[in-house]
Amino acid sequence: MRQLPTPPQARAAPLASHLLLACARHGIDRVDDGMLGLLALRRLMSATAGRQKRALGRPLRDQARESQVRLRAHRCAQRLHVSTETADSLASLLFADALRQQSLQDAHAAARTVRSESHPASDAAMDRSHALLRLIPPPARWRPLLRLAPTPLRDRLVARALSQALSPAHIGSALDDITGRRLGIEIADLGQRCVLEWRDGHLHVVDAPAEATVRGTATDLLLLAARLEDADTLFFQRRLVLTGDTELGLTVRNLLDRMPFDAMPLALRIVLHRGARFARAAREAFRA
Ligand SMILES: O=C(O)C(=O)C[C@]1(C(=O)O)C=C[C@@H](O)C=C1
Repeated sequence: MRQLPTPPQARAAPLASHLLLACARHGIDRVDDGMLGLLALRRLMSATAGRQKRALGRPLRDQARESQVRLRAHRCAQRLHVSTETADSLASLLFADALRQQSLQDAHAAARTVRSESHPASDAAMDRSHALLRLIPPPARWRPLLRLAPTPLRDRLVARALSQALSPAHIGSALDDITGRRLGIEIADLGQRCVLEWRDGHLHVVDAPAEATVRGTATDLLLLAARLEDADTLFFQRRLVLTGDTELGLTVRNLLDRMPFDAMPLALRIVLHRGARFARAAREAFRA
């Protein structure tokens, strides 16, 4: 069969289609990330529901509640023009996931009961906190939710926390040597980054390229800020990575090292310490 010549608009169409397909897929990926973030939140809540049902002596499966959830899902699906069968399948998937998670909790609780007969009470308490910590999703899973937070709000919060921690009243003129220099902080697992500049005796979050950047996970950066890990160990173990102007990075590290931790307000030190220890315990429990 002889091929007909391709009209010009048909030749232009594939490029537009390729672009639109790529854009649509990019959007789909973002939405999928968001849905998984929401699933992680739902699991936290269904874990609580599971524990309370156990405490009340109720069975894990609650068909009356499932019917209510399905009904709500149907109504919501109709409003959003999503097929009710799809909403129904999604509900079944969510119940199955919640029940699987709750049965696992049950199995752990049973194992603890057996062990507590031969172990001291402190072991049981440790097991319990370990199991709870395991339910906390690691920072990377919070990433899609954090992306929903507007950047100006995040920058304002970062700037306020840092100016509390590093106000001239507490640190004197220690950072004056790096006035006007820009240091980037990248929290790899949360997908967050910001550029800081020391100016007029305060730290500012600026919208400009960084001269040097320190990259690490949320937990490691928190451990560093709380002085529960030192920068040398973290750099040596490649848990912190410095890029760009290494000299600036090392100057900042030395300045922060020399700054006494108790120069920070007490409340902030307590929050940092507790937060860092909690994040480290959650990371260890999750890896175990
Ligand atoms: O509400 C509860 O009791 C839950 O455990 C949550 C949930 C759900 O995923 O929505 C899970 C299992 C039950 O059968 C009913 C509902």
